[in-house]
Amino acid sequence: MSQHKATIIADRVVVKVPASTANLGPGFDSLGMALSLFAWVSLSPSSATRITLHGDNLDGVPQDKSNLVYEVAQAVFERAGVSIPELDIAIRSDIPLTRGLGSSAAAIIGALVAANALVGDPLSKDELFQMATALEKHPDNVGASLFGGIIVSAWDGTRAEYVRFDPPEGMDVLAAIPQFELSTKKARNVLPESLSFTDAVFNVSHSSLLTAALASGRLDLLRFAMRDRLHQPYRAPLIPGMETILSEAGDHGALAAVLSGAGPTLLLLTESGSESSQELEDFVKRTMKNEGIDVVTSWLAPCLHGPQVRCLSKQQPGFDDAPHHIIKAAEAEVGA
Ligand SMILES: Nc1ncnc2c1ncn2[C@@H]1O[C@H](COP(=O)(O)OP(=O)(O)O)[C@@H](O)[C@H]1O
Ligand SMILES: N[C@@H](CCOP(=O)(O)O)C(=O)O
Repeated sequence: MSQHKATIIADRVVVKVPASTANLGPGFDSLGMALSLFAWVSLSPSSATRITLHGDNLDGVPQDKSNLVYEVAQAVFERAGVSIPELDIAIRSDIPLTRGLGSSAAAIIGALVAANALVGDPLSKDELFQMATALEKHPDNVGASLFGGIIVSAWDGTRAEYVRFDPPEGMDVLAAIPQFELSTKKARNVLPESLSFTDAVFNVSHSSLLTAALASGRLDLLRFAMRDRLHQPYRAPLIPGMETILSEAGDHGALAAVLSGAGPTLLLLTESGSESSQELEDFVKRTMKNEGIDVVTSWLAPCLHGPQVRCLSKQQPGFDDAPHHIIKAAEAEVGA
């Protein structure tokens, strides 16, 4: 922890955090990318804890002190040596929960960054990354939400290291989000305890090739390099239509198709402005419909930046607004 004393420096802090997609196929628990889909977390010191949830995605999220955002914020205060036991928390998430788009990682990063900013940023970004990895266990998700762009990470159970780079230009992402929940825990429970040496070599080589292809803009290699034998084959039975979509998306204009995180969302990467984007979307919807699965499709882009932070005093206009409105107003001010 840096040496300056932690003290409350704002009446309210609002943070906007990008979603993430983990694994990118063969890079299990290692490769991640931030996406242009967001969650917002707001924290204010208060006389009694109150948790307000905005939007349609947070049904069932606890509104007492067992809330993830409250718990993570307290972990920051404890480490910083300050006491703020009661918090007014507001959360909005456009990231659907338990769909493989890193909603829990975004909530953890939002809480870490907001709590740290509220007490004058005593913890370094690396300390936040280490805390987030220890909490979420997936440095690829939390790294992408914290740093934006593409993250290559490794965690040995004690320390996580990462390298971040910008995603290749000219890549769009079609997210096919099945309308059922699949918890990460359930999708990890179907994984085998051991793998053959051949499959291990397959994944190491494909993950390395994929990293180099993404770093050097070789979009033509994505379809080959994004193949995986470590988790996708075992998870496919949980997601009707996945096998067909992964094997045939290339014939409908996709550069490549992968399971996003632990699923059930599938990501189809395309060249920006591709003429076959409508055909691809129709193919995904048709395939899922044939399996009796409702799916929502959404065109996203890689997100280049990590959290945006806004510190407010009670006197500022809009102080009581919902968190997404506060950041939207700040973005409008700077013309973002
Ligand atoms: N904004 C939030 N506030 C509190 N808890 C959250 C929030 N977002 C996600 N979570 C928690 O994370 C869980 C989803 O995590 P997980 O199963 O790993 O799926 P995902 O792929 O969406 O990260 C939710 O069921 C909820 O308990
Ligand atoms: N590497 C993890 C990623 C889980 O990501 P999520 O977005 O589904 O929570 C895994 O594949 O289990």
